[in-house]
Amino acid sequence: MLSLGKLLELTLAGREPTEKIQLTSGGVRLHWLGEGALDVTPPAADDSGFDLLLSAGVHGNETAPIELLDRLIQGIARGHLKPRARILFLLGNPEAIRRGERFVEQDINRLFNGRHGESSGFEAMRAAELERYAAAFFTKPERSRLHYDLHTAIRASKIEQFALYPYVEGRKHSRQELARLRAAGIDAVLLQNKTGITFSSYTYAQLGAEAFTLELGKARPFGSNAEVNLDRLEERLHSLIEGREPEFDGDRLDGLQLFSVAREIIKHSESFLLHLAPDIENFSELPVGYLLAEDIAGTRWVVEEEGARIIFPNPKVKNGLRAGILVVPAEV
Ligand SMILES: O=C(O)CCC(=O)N[C@@H](CCC(=O)O)C(=O)O
Ligand SMILES: [Zn+2]
Repeated sequence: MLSLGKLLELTLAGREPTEKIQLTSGGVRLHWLGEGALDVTPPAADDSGFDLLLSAGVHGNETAPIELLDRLIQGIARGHLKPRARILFLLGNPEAIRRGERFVEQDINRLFNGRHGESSGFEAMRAAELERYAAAFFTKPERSRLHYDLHTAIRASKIEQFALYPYVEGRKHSRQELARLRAAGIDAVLLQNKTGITFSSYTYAQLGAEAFTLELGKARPFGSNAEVNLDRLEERLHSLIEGREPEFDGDRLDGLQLFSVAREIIKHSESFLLHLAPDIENFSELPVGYLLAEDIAGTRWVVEEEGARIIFPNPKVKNGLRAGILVVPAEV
């Protein structure tokens, strides 16, 4: 296998490849751009006009998606997978991946869309670098642009695989993309209603890509991901990469559950108290009237919405950040 096919191995060892550019026997060009960043270009005659950004490891302990990208990259480097799409592979936070931790100093996925400029430290610099890689990749006009930022969650979930769809004022969420996600095995999509500070929010808002954060199961260490079934997503990615995606009907969402954000629970102080069991699952329902959280100065978060469910409850986030999202059923 070409040595650039070992992007994960190089990244885990903190090593640079000797040759930065390699060609597969099928004429596919692999270009190592920097730590955890690999650009893949098909031969011009094969190019399908599709630009696909696949990122994982934005949180260093979310290993199943990193292993998935590793399989794709190795498949391309061995010539088993024959790309007709341009692809940018990004391993988001190499130092956190090496340590097996969500982040080292601060959560990179809260540093996009301008936030890194208000911060310092290597994670802020890495967020800026990830933005530069993505911006340089998505420069070619009249091509399809898609970004999947792959994650796994801290806790188990009543809905195993789901996506978060970013928001920009005046831009419609695409039913075609929802149908594509359904075909990739995604069970639910959370439609955001304000522009966020995550990586997918950046590529959606600033680079005009269709972009999603994909939550694919529970976070576990490398080699312990047997319970995370990525078969349908992996098959769909193969077909996108090879330019042979089966037709799908954007009007048929085929049981895909849709939610919208009712409220983000923001932690304001160290007095923040979240009244949920530590092992509560994502998408657990909460009854109207339930006292969800309390914070400084008598702030109380009481559930008012029928059919509300909680995702990503986390009282340990830094002050000013999201400590959970209340979601409600939605339609498009
Ligand atoms: O399990 C959790 O509490 C967090 C899982 C996770 O990392 N989720 C992403 C979602 C990003 C988005 O809102 O698009 C995150 O929190 O960064
Ligand atoms: Zn994550």
